[in-house]
Amino acid sequence: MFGHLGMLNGERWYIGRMGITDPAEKDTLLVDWRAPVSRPFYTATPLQPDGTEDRSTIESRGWTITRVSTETLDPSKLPEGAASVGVSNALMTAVSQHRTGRMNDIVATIQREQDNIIRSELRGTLLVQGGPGTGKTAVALHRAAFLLYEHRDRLAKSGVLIVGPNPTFLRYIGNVLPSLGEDSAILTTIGDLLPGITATRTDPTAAAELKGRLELSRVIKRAVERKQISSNQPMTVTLDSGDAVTLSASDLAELRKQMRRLRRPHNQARTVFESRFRRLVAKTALSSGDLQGLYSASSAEDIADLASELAEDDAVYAAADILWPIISPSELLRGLLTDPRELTACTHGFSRDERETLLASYDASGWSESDIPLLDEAQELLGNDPRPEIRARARARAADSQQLQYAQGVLDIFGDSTGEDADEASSVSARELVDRHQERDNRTVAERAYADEAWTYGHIIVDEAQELTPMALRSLIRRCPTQSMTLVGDIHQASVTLGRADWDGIFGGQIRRYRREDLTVNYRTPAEVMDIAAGVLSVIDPGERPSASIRSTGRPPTFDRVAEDDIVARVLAEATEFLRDTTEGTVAIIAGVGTSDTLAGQLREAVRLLNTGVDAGFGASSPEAKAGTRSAPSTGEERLWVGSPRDSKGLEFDRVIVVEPGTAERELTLPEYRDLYVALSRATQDLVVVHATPLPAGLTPSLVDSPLGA
Ligand SMILES: Nc1ncnc2c1ncn2[C@@H]1O[C@H](COP(=O)(O)OP(=O)(O)OP(=O)(O)O)[C@@H](O)[C@H]1O
Repeated sequence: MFGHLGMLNGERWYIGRMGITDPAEKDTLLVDWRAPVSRPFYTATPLQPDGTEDRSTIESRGWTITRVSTETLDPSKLPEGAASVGVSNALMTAVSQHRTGRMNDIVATIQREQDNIIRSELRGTLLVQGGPGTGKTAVALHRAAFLLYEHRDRLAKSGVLIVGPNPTFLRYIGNVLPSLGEDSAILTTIGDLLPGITATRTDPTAAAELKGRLELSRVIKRAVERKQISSNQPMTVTLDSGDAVTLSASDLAELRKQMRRLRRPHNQARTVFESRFRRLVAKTALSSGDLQGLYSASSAEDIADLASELAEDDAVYAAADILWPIISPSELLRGLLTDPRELTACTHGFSRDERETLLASYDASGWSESDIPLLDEAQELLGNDPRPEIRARARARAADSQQLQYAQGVLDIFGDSTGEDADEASSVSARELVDRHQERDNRTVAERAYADEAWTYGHIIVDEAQELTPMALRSLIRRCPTQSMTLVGDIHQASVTLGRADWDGIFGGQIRRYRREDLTVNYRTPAEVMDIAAGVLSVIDPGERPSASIRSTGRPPTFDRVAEDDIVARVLAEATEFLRDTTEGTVAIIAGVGTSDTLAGQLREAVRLLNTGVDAGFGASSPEAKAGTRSAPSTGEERLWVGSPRDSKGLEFDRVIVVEPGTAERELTLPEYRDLYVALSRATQDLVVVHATPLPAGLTPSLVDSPLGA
């Protein structure tokens, strides 16, 4: 329980994460936060009290209540001029807490603008744009919980898919829905969307952007078509009998036309192709006179007989494999990205540079995140190889008939022993007996949906939606054709888009209609830090102001310029200082664009050691550190994190140390500026910038704005 509502009509409601009803009295003891009755807890103000008299927020730690804050909402009981709502104690406590590496729910302190989004209707696409820390992730997860409550029947069957930018992020948010009593949503990344394939790397921005364009769907389509009787030449098939049958180019072209008219996925059309192809071979062989001794060329029956005999002919099978090969999405894409001739044939209108970018992006070690929507497109056009399923069905039929015989045998024996008086009601047929023992599919909706690439969800929620490319969005719409989706993101944090990022560019005209909501208050980053981030934002989008911070710390960010050789020591000193002075809270070291591979490696190794409890004394300033003593004891939950700005997307830490944000060689690109904006805005308390090379334009220490409401 975290809330209480006193209503003007005398009703009293206690509000909790889940509802509880007294079964004896049928009384509601605790109202679920998602129930309509709870709504004024989040939305009522003295100007719009919605029938409420007062609202109390109950804060607790474990089983102990630490504070109860009550607000009067009845305007007649307020002193004159006191009708505006300030920032509540509970909200301030929540946003000022140390971070643990796991996101918490915000169910006790959801704000009015957030509540409107959470409870927005299920239908259609909702876009939520908001700057860093405005609660987009929190809102998206609470919306999932709300929709699963409000539309339980519908969504319990079809499932809700939540898409995040990377596995670290999914771990970070993984506790929120279970803490709200919901564990049926499916969390994934675009890189994990296809069963059986996991993306293991990211492409450079130019390749990722190119592969994300919608034109790629036409490229994949063309690549599939080129696997369907691609040659315009006649073909000679030498049958196992030794007879040579020559199929004309026009007959083959006609067969291709007929096959395409079927509009079936390529692989699934293979069995139809085989039977039509055998018929064509039989017809051609008979009309050419080669096999006329045995059959008549004009008899449809003879053609059918010969065609079915050819089912056993290896040469016919081999020819079918050339003309209509079964091909997997991976084989198709690998062929496209490694064969310059194939790529050229499929990419009309692409420049030579673009083709080279695509060819250079192939890496045999594994698929990239931006390959996944292309593989998904290929999967859609190719379909699965039907043959294993056909064989499995035949096996299942055979097994079923065996079981049926066995069941009949059992019934016969029991039928004899129970005699003629056997109880009618308890008698079963052999069919029922088999069905009862048949394996049931006991998987949850989540498990079934995850294993099935053709599953369609009741709702899809995408966090960090600015990272979607049009092709990735296409893959998601395929999984939710009704377009019942919630997309949350910040266009100024987009990594992939090369030019100016905007939502319509990301949607690529694929979203039929969408409604948009904006979040405007930053609950994470103190005003002092956002003031620094504002300079970077003005480079990304001149004239744009960052979201208003709800609090300030009075501690402006620190800029440490040091010699190149001293960077590691300085960074670790800043990190270990925080870890030693506190027992809770997290620190992130974010390696900026100017961080060399060697420096990044040293930082990663130092963090690994520190997280296992060893302070290797990498120049940390305290005497204990220099002596190599143990740092803060390891709690299992790691307090120190290292990664790139992109890895840090969506995460937050008490102290953020940004290393080498600029490079001496050149100006930052626009995507690099957006990544820097992400890195700077991860801090909930302090920001430290450690650098040897000059800072990029826009990143300068500056005056602090006053926080919202201060
Ligand atoms: N109403 C609220 N009450 C308490 N905490 C909140 C509230 N709204 C947001 N927060 C907290 O603010 C922080 C930032 O929220 P969140 O990560 O959802 O922001 P975001 O908009 O997704 O940020 P970004 O775009 O930078 O990733 C989180 O710690 C979240 O719990």
